[in-house]
Amino acid sequence: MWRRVASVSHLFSHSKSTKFNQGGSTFKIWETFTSESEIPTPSKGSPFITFVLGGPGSGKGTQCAKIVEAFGFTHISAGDLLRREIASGSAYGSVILSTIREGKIVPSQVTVQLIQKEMESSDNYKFLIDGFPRSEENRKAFEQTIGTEPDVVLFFDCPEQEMVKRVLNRNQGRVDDNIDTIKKRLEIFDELNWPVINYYSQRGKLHKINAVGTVDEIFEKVRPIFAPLSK
Ligand SMILES: Nc1ncnc2c1ncn2[C@@H]1O[C@H](COP(=O)(O)OP(=O)(O)OP(=O)(O)O)[C@@H](O)[C@H]1O
Ligand SMILES: O=c1ccn([C@@H]2O[C@H](COP(=O)(O)O)[C@@H](O)[C@H]2O)c(=O)[nH]1
Ligand SMILES: [Mg+2]
Repeated sequence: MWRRVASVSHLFSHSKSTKFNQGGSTFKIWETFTSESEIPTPSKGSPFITFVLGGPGSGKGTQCAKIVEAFGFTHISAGDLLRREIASGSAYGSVILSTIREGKIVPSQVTVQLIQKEMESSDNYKFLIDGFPRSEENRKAFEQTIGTEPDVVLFFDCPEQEMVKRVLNRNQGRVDDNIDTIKKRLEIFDELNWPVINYYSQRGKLHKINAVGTVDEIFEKVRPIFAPLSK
């Protein structure tokens, strides 16, 4: 198991906060403006973990592919791991499939175990964990099992209308890419993901990225966050 060697909470000093209301509660999101000097140097002895958050269709997977190419991260999509589990005919397969169809969240124990296995079987130490944690329960289960917090949290902020349009046009044969499941996924995202986003914002780890624009335009907002990391 890896051990944390350095805190990165000092890395996000150039930031401004925005207040907004969600589900009757007031949240404060930190918008960070990182420069090269603010990025930690990852150590091969300890994992450098980035959580990639955002609603369905906000472009997490698309941007992860660009980050992998530019900065040599290993991309771990929690959704892909669950879909792989279904395809493998595992004992959990049918319950995972019905959970995904309903747009709900698979028990943390299952997802964290899959992520842990993937991390431990990798030679890399730089990880993008995409689409996880989706709830406070997910977050706590990860931190307890893996024994560490993420170094960086990206949040792709995208209007609902745009997310729905993208998902309906995705055309990858996903069982959850239909209007009924998308509505449920958006509801679950609103209810359970905002507390996670708020938590990491308060920890000074959140980078909120406006996810409207072309893929390349959005990546140009992501690039400076990782620029000091070598590939
Ligand atoms: N900036 C963009 N502009 C237009 N379309 C985009 C953009 N980024 C991604 N897309 C397209 O939108 C769809 C959803 O993108 P992607 O799969 O990356 O989202 P996601 O956040 O991973 O979604 P999910 O949570 O459902 O897995 C894909 O078809 C992708 O090609
Ligand atoms: O941590 C996770 C990640 C995903 N799920 C379930 O999978 C689908 C699809 O996830 P994507 O990130 O969009 O690929 C999601 O709606 C959940 O049902 C999960 O339960 N836990
Ligand atoms: Mg995805």
